[in-house]
Amino acid sequence: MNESVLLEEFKIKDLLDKYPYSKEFFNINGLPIDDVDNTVKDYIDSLGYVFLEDMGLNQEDLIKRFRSFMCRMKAIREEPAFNIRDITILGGRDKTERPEEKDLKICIGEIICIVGPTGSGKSRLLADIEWMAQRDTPTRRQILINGSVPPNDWRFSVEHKLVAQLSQNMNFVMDVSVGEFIILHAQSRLIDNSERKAQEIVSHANELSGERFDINTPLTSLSGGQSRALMVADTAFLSTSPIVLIDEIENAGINRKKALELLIGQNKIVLIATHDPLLALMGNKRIVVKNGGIQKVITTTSNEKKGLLRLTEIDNILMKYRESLRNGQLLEIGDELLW
Ligand SMILES: Nc1ncnc2c1ncn2[C@@H]1O[C@H](COP(=O)(O)OP(=O)(O)OP(=O)(O)O)[C@@H](O)[C@H]1O
Repeated sequence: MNESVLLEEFKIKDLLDKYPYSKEFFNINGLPIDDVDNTVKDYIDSLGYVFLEDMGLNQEDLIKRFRSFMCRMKAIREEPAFNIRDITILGGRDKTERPEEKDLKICIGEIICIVGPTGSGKSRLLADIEWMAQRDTPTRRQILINGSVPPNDWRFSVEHKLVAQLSQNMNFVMDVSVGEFIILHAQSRLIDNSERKAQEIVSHANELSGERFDINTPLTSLSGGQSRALMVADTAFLSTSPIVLIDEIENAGINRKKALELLIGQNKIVLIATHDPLLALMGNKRIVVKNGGIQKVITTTSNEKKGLLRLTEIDNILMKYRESLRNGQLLEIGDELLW
């Protein structure tokens, strides 16, 4: 960043205007901004000796820190997008060393369900994908990204985190509001307009959960379902991980169909471990795992897709009754159940 040589000469208000993320420099270092008409350099020069000594710095060090912060931020913003079109799972071996017969390619936008008995290797399969296994895990599978072996440093890079996980039990322990939490996340992703993003995410989350909450709701007072809804919306709109892994969303008490639609709409690969026929049939394919190996891959048939329509109708009826129950109403048993 050649410009960084001069950045400290910027008035703080111009700096914040041009590089909104620069606000983080002041926040992280506990530097209150009183006069935005000051230049950064004048501001730093005006800091008292004792104040700087507490930070173990002098003015010159702080300017250096400022420059290096701005350089790093610019570099992160300019990093090429983590552009994944597809992943390929090259077969390994099951627990009895039998080779897996099929390689499997999964494209962006696909929903893949993973089914199989307890202990059959569902988590192992997901872990292989998450860590981009290169024949170096117990299954000896290999994962290709866009048809090629991924660069080695991707496997351990935070920015290139392949998988965002939505686990079954989510409890927040941070003492902040919903809005503050999303804004923190948005700022860590260097997204401008983080306040607007927070509003957008809360509004999507409210479409998934029953009782509404807003950006001022304390994070710790969200119910399990509300937390899950918030994490789905946050993952859909803020996470850069191209693969989302969902563990049994059917138990979350949220509108699971809408939740999936939200995630798919963001051009991600969604892998979902489920026992729910409705979700399983929403997937394009389901991977059947047995004895540590991929036993088969079933492409959802047109007959199953037709069945999905009827299943969705039945599910809507159940949802309607569930809403009535939640709202303390009598269940108006309609004709649809009286046959
Ligand atoms: N191909 C394999 N070769 C050797 N070990 C394997 C293989 N696949 C899975 N395992 C091991 O088997 C154990 C059970 O697998 P895993 O935890 O993935 O099962 P799961 O289907 O997720 O079970 P659950 O439904 O109970 O969560 C793990 O220790 C895993 O590392």
